[in-house]
Amino acid sequence: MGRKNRNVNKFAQRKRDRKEQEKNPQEKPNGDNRKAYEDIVRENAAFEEYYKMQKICPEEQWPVFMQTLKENLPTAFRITGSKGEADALMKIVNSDYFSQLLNIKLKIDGKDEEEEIKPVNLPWYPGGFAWQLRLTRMDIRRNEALYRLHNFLVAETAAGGVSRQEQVSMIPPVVLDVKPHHKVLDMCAAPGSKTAQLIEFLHADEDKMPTGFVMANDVDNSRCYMLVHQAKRLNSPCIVITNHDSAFMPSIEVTDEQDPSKTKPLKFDRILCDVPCSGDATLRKNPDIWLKWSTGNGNNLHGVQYRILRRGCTLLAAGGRLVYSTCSFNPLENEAVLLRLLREAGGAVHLCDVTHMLPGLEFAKGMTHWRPASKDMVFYDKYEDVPEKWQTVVRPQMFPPTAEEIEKYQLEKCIRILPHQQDTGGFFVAVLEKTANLPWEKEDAEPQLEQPQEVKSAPPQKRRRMGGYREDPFVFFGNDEDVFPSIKSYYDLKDDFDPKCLLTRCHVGKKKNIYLVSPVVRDVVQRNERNIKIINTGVKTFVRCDNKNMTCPFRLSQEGLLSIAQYIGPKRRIEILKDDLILVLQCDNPSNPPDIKLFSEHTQNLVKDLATGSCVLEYRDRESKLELTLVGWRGVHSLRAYTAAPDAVHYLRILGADISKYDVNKFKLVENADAQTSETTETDVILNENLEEEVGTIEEEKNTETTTTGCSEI
Ligand SMILES: C[S@@+](CC[C@H](N)C(=O)[O-])C[C@H]1O[C@@H](n2cnc3c(N)ncnc32)[C@H](O)[C@@H]1O
Repeated sequence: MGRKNRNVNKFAQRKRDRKEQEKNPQEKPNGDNRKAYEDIVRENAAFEEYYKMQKICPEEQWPVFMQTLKENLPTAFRITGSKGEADALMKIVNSDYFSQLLNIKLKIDGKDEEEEIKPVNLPWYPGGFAWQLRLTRMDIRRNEALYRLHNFLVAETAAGGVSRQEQVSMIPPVVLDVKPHHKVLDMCAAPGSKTAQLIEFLHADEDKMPTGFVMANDVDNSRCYMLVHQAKRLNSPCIVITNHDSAFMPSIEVTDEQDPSKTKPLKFDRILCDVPCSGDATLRKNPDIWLKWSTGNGNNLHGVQYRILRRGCTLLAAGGRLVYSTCSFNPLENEAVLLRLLREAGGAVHLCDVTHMLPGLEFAKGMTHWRPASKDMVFYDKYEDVPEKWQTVVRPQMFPPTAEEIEKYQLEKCIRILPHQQDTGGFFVAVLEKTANLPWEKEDAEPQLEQPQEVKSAPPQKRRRMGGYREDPFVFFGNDEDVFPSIKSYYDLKDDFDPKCLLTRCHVGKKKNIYLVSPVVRDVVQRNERNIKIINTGVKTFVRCDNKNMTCPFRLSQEGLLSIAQYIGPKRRIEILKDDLILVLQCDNPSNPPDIKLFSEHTQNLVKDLATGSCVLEYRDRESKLELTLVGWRGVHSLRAYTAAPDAVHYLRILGADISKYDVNKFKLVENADAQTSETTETDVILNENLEEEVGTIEEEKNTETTTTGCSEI
């Protein structure tokens, strides 16, 4: 009898499906014989009729709007990471080297001549760190001439130097205007590309730990693990991942600074409501929507979108900002949702004009008139005209504003991005500011509409079971934690480092990984662990390593290094020279690290006084302001970096070192498997496979997007 497989790992299953699919490209995983994207006829009469009627686009632009919607989406990416590293990568993208990666000419939009492909810098993205290429993901993947560009994007994505993200999806976090002290809630966060931006903005001041944090929430438990994956790339101690229906997001309790023996409800300074939507503005990326589009989708989603927005406004602090966004063209999912909220909010929230934050971005203004329709494509001007059988679907609150309301609510301040305006997907974004309590908020009390939540301040003593699944507990260090004295003494930790910000995920047994959170995150977790489903928090900072050459049983982890480095004393850190750093990074065989004798005299002298074991390697280029801080290991006769392979390639790239041995042409590998073993080392191949794997993971994330979850990345 076969074993019942209750705990199927969805990621592993998708990986197996993908491998199967590679063998049988015509077959879709799990026997799903959906049409291959290329074969889909990109037409839908109801879609055209509906949106022509709604006048979402000026009539003279309709042909180009439709034509653009039928084309595949170009690739866009952002440069991420610390300022110094981002500047170094930016130089690379601006350089001849990058033009060489794009050594291809293509015919563009019916022109006779072939044109060189140049990356287009997005003028509105802060710091100029975002780019769009006139190439689709498939162009880049399948074209041998672009294999080095593909390698660059894959390797830098894996190392966190680059995030591939659709241009329009980058807008909401920019207009949310997040600062390091903000408490931010991302209500519908998975897979997390916008969460990543929020966290980057939170860490804008690199010298200080933000006093704010990001709570990234999603209703779908398995998609929450995409957020965990995304957060892991960002190495932030200021993220909490939660799993709730955000329409009923529980109230969060935090310590009251006035009286630390008490708690008070937290109101967020910034909230992102990137709600589930019909996703019809993502047709370029998800052409299967052409096959199933109907007016019903938007009508059905209006309610949940409104409830999420309403709860978001309740959780927002007066003076705070909320961004509502969808990847749908449908006014029923966009302006109608906002109008419904504005009508009920009694003037406590208003729409803001944020066009000054998006210089150079083309867009259309929010709509002030639309006609709700039933599934049979009958359009209505007023609720009284809706036949009884449709009255539960087409609701009175869905109708457009009166002349007086147009004046009052200023829906034209919403931003609509149409695909042909800058060769992107479509998008909708609106910014709300709250100036007072909402009519349903009592002073210092929670609204009655939402689920009441029990609030207890003591951390749990036992593992708990919530919503049918089990999460490991968050066990914070106390002042008398037994492993801490050896960590403190070995790493020479400064006295102002608070061990109570360290945690493990087990109550009993040997502590394996030790995670770090910021003080505010610790407070949130400790005060709310019983009431909110926390999936993950903390950045891995120390890892058990019972090595006989080290007096402390924990080595440093690169993930948490930047957060802890400022507290580590001189005993465990050395500043090494560029060539020495390149030497350690180029070593891809951990069992054969470079001998200390190979380093410069400067580094040899420093290493001489460094006891064996885990240490911090620091590199500073005063001219370019590039600063790198890496986990190192001082062996008895050697020195090496404790860096994952993709990170090593990233550091070598920004140091200007030779990385050609990692730039493997996968087409040649496939063509001639025998030849590749003689031309490249085994490690190179493994590295490349790992990088492909990373893309696989990201694509898996993309593939799990459904039309009702709208926009996704990559
Ligand atoms: C448009 S996607 C969000 C994309 C995400 N913001 C990003 O940029 O990567 C919508 C997400 O909302 C989640 N969702 C749907 N209904 C929800 C609800 N009631 N509460 C919280 N999340 C919800 C879906 O699981 C999905 O991950």
